[in-house]
Amino acid sequence: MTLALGCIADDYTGASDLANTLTRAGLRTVQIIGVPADDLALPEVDAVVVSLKSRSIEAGLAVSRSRAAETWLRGRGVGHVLFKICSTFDSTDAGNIGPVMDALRADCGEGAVLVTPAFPETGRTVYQGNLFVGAVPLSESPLKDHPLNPMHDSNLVRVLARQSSTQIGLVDLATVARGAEAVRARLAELAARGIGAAIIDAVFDRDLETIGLVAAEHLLSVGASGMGLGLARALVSTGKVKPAPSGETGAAVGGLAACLAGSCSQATLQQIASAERIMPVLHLDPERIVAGAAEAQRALDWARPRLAEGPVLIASSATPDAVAAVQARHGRDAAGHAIEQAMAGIAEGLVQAGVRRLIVAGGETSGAVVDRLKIPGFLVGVEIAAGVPVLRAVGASSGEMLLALKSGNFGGPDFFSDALRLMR
Ligand SMILES: Nc1ncnc2c1ncn2[C@@H]1O[C@H](COP(=O)(O)OP(=O)(O)O)[C@@H](O)[C@H]1O
Ligand SMILES: O=C(O)[C@@H](O)C(=O)COP(=O)(O)O
Repeated sequence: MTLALGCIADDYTGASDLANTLTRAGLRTVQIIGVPADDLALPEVDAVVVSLKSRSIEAGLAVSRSRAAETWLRGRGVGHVLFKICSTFDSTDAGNIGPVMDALRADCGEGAVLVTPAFPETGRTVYQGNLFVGAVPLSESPLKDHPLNPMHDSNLVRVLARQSSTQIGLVDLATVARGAEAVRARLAELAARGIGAAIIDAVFDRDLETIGLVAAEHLLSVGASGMGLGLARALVSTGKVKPAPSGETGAAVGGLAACLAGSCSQATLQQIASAERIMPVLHLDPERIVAGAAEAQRALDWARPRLAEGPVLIASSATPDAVAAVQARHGRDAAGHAIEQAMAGIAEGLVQAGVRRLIVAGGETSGAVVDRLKIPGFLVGVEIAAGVPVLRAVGASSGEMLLALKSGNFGGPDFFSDALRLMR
C-alpha cells in the first residue's frame, strides 16, 4: 500500500484535529502515537498522522523525533509530508516550528516550503503574513496569555524568521486569489532568491484549495488543519485518492465517563463553568500538585465514589493571573510538567476505576495522558466540534476506549456535554 499523505503533528490534540479534517475530506486516516515501529502493520489507509509531543520540548529533541517520523513515513512511500503545527502558531523564539521545518527541508531537499496556520473554520486566517484569531490579531487574542508559549507578535514572517536559519518570504492573498499558477510562479521566484520558506495568506477554504494544489506537488509543507484540508482536497480532485465515507462508527463502548482539563485557555475556562451545571467538578490546587502526589490522590478519592452516578470533571485550569503566580513561584516548565504528570496519574487511576470514555482538554495535557495510558493509536469517529473528533483507541491495554482530545481553544461553551452525548 502506498500512502498518499504523511503527517507529523507536534502535539496530540493537533494530530486528532488534523486526522479529523483528513477523514472528513475523504482520506482514510489513522492517528499513531509516537514514531511507529518499522514493522507496524497498518490498516488500508490513505494518510497517517504521527503524533509527537514536540511542541514545547527542547528544539534539538523535537528535530530528532520529527526526523525519525519523517524517515518512517518516507520509508512507507509517502511523497508529501505535512508538518502539522498549531493554528495559533504556538512556539517561542527558540522553536520549535523553525528548527523542525529547517531539518525536514534539508532532509528532503525542498526548495521553498509553503507555511500557513490558517484554519478558517475555527477563525484562524492569515493576511499579509499576519495571523488573526477570530476578529483580532494573534497578539491581542487569548494566546497572549498561553502558559507555555505566550504569543506577542502576529506577524508570522517575523516570528518564523526568528526561529529558522533560512530567510522567510510571503505569498500574499492577491497572489493566492489569482490561482495555483500564480502561487507556483511566486514560490519559484522566492526559491530562486534562496528563500527557504514562505508564509502564505489564506482567508477562505478556497484559498486553502489553491494552496493545497501547489503544496501537493512538493515534498514538504508546514501548516495546521487548513493546510491538511487543502492537501486532502487536492489529492481527491487530482484523482490520487478515491474518497471514502468519513468516520468510523464502531460499536458503543459504554463504561464510566470522566473529563480532565489542564488547558487554561479562555474557551476551556468557559466550558468548565458550563459543565458545573451538569456534573460534579473538582478544581485542583496547583500549589499542592507541585508539592507532591497527595493532590492527585485526593482527586481520585473524590472521583471514585461519584463515577457510578455519572461523569465527573477534574480541572487544574486557572486564570492568567493565577497561572502567572504559580509560574513565578515554581518556574513555567516545572509547574507545567508537574501538573501534566498529575493529570496523567489521575487519568491512569480513573481508567483503573473503570473509566472507558475520557475527555481531555489541553494539548500538552492530552499528550501526558495518552502517553501514560500507553495508547498506540486511534481511529477517527464522528466530529464533536470543529477540530475535535471522537477517537477510538486501538491496541490499548485497557481494551476498548473512546477519547476526545480537545485543543484548549476549540469547542463551544457546552463542549463537555456535547462530547459525552456522542461518546457512547
Ligand atoms: N493552574 C495552572 N497553573 C499553571 N500551569 C498550569 C495550570 N493548569 C495547567 N497548567 C499547564 O498549562 C499548560 C496548558 O497547556 P495545554 O495542555 O497544551 O493546553 P492548551 O491546549 O490550552 O494549549 C500545561 O503545561 C499545563 O500543565
Ligand atoms: O491547530 C490547532 O489549533 C490545534 O489542532 C492544535 O494544535 C491544538 O493545540 P493545543 O491548543 O495545545 O491543544
